[in-house]
Amino acid sequence: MSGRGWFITFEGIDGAGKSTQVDRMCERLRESSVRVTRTREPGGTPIGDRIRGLLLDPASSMHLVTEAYLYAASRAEHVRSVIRPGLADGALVISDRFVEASMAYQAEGELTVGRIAKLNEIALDGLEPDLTILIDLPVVRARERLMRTGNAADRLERRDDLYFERVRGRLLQIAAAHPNRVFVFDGEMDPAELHEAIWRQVKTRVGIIREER
Ligand SMILES: Nc1ncnc2c1ncn2[C@@H]1O[C@H](COP(=O)(O)OP(=O)(O)OP(=O)(O)O)[C@@H](O)[C@H]1O
Ligand SMILES: Cc1cn([C@H]2C[C@H](O)[C@@H](COP(=O)(O)O)O2)c(=O)[nH]c1=O
Repeated sequence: MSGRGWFITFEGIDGAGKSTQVDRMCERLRESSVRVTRTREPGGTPIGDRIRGLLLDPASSMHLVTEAYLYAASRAEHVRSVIRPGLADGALVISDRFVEASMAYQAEGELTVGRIAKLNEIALDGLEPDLTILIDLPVVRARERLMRTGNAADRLERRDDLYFERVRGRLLQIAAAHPNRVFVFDGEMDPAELHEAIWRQVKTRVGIIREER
């Protein structure tokens, strides 16, 4: 369990609709006078943003192991300089992606999910989200959405559909392994309806955590 605040993460393949839902959730919470710290991975800190630049630049060429360590390095800084201080201050910290993204995206080839978990142990320093919202969407639908934005694809988004099918599958496996913490939502829902469904889950979970503390 985190400090006095709550730590909520959003996960999903690229284009699933995470940022849209993080925006709505932060707005709703602020309207309800909840103090919110919004952040993201990779990034969320000055050094993390520089690492993000390296990771997403299509011109960067690196080994998968190097990539896994760079995500973990960004996370190490993020946990210590943003998330833990925010939680200690009683804020509700919302991160657009966290360690489950590494378990899903970096667990390829010699890097098993177990090895990615081990590699992230020191970065995480025992921190686990109180609640993870997984927005699930078929790869083809997510691709269509990203194409419609007209933005150039970053280094990760240039990977093929088979890679994203594996990432999606691993995210769903993570959810199945943590049924009390990770909740799956249908990314094909209308954004407003999806927000209402996630909002209900956040209220329930925060209520349960309050009783447990
Ligand atoms: N529920 C939805 N239905 C239809 N379109 C959506 C929905 N949610 C988001 N979109 C649109 O899909 C695109 C991608 O959404 P968004 O940026 O929220 O996804 P994301 O998961 O954060 O993507 P990335 O991982 O690449 O940052 C945007 O153009 C957004 O307006
Ligand atoms: C935290 C994290 C992220 N990724 C990937 C997932 C996305 O392709 C990019 C981040 O871009 P976004 O626009 O912020 O979604 O990075 C990853 O592979 N591993 C991770 O741990």
